Amino acid sequence: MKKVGIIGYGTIGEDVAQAVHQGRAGLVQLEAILVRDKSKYEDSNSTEYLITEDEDEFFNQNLDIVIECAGHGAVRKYGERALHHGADLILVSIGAFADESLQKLLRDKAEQSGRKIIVPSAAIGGLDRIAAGSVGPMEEVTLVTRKPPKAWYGTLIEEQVNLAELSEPYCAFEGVARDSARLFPESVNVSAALSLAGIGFDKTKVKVYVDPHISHNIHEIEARGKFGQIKLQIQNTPSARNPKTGYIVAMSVIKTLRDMSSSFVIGI
Ligand SMILES: NC(=O)C1=CN([C@@H]2O[C@H](COP(=O)(O)OP(=O)(O)OC[C@H]3O[C@@H](n4cnc5c(N)ncnc54)[C@H](OP(=O)(O)O)[C@@H]3O)[C@@H](O)[C@H]2O)C=CC1
Ligand SMILES: O=C([O-])CC(=O)C(=O)O
Repeated sequence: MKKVGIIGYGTIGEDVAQAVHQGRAGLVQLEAILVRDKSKYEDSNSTEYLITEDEDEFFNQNLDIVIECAGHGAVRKYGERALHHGADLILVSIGAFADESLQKLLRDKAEQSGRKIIVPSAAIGGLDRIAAGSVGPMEEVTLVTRKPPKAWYGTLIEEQVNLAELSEPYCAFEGVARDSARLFPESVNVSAALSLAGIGFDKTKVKVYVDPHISHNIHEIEARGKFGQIKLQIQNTPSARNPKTGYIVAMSVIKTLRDMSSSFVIGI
């Protein structure tokens, strides 16, 4: 059994922790969850695994896999340490890799320590095809992300527009993924995953909309290259706990964990 540690016990972290604890994530065992404020989780059934605010205690558990479900700051703060302690590192807040120096630091560290950084598809799809297509020349990759107004509270869009009174779709961003990943650290990590699979942060074109007419988080991907073309629309059901995040994100991490301990892997 591989020992798993989770950083962040929010929307994604809790769903992943439950699946691991209940044996729904393959041959892995939940050892520890690193949180910022342990008092929030005093009611949790934590007798079989550790919930700690103490990063030394967390990293001393001999973890085989560390899953980051906590945001860009946590990738910066703990990514190197997870790899240093000999764990493979699953990142959901992959938008942090728009910072090239952080990306290089962690990729070099993974190389030196013989561990892997693994980026699940998370909220997006088609990364298998985009990554395969980018082996040959890839001409263009675009992403259009649309979410309902409730998904944009707490982001910079709240300062641009009155979300409560919006009656038509509003284009809040048009540019490249390097900027969308940085400007929307909790909401457009998908643009980073797409960039890393395809033609990079500075060539991947992104538009971001607030759309009062939709109830799902919608991502539309188009790519063209020697491989052919892809046009893909993804509609994620927003989680009840955090409308920025779809349920599929935790499901994708669970699928990744299953792959890591299975002799049969499909869809990578
Ligand atoms: N790749 C993708 O497609 C997607 C990526 N994401 C990424 O995943 C992140 C988490 O999403 P989600 O679970 O919905 O967010 P939530 O806000 O529901 O949960 C985040 C949790 O992380 C905790 N946290 C934050 N910083 C730290 C830290 N330094 N150490 C320990 N815990 C920490 C928070 O704790 P506290 O309660 O103390 O604030 C909170 O409990 C997002 O910020 C986003 O970057 C999300 C969706 C899709
Ligand atoms: O990419 C993200 O950070 C979140 C997202 O779009 C989603 O859950 O649909």
